[in-house]
Amino acid sequence: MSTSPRRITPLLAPSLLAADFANLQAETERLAGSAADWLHCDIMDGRFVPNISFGIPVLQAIHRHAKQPLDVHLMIEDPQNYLQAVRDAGAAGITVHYEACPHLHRVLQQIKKLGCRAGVALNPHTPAWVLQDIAQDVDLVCVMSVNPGFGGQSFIPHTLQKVAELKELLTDAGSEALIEVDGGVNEQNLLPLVEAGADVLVAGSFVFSAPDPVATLAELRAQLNGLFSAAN
Ligand SMILES: O=C(CO)[C@@H](O)[C@H](O)COP(=O)(O)O
Repeated sequence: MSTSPRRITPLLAPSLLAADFANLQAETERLAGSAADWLHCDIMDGRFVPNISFGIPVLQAIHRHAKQPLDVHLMIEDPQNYLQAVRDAGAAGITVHYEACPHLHRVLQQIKKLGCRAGVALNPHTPAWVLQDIAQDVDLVCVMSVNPGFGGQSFIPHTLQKVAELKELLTDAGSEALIEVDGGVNEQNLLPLVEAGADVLVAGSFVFSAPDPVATLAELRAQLNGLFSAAN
């Protein structure tokens, strides 16, 4: 088993899926000075996942008020048809699903050509090893720690092991891809996930259902800083 030093302080990416959709400008603006590094935006089509969230016009609107880069997670079929529009709406990173892309290599190249960080997401039942032959071509792997489609679900414990396996696979392949964990992330599982290899933590309901989301993000950041400074 290979090990590699942690490359970055882990990033926090609150998921706007759990924000108040009737007040997205205010929700986005109040995160401006917060500990959020990226804003995670979930686009769902009601086909790849059994839910519909929002699409390109809402993404554009979020982008107009956002101070942080938009990390866009496409839970849609045929994502290749929407990459240009998603980039033009303000995405800094675009993540597509492994399960939705029979031509994943091509799609990742298309995302990079648009100047975006190219990510691939794995559903909970999809093993890490499927990325063996594409590890060099991906900038980020999003490990779904809930079944995609809904916020507020419980973290699937097996994900922790998958993050560790993925970390080993990427390290062995010489890949610099970030590992993102998405779903059910909270103050209990944050540090174990980082210790297993997570670089980006997406948290929706834990942040937005808190009385003060900005303070909650600051608490998560303090936890991460504590772990990181203890390790260095
Ligand atoms: O992609 C998804 C759900 O499909 C996630 O981004 C969730 O929105 C995370 O929310 P919580 O599980 O933290 O509520």
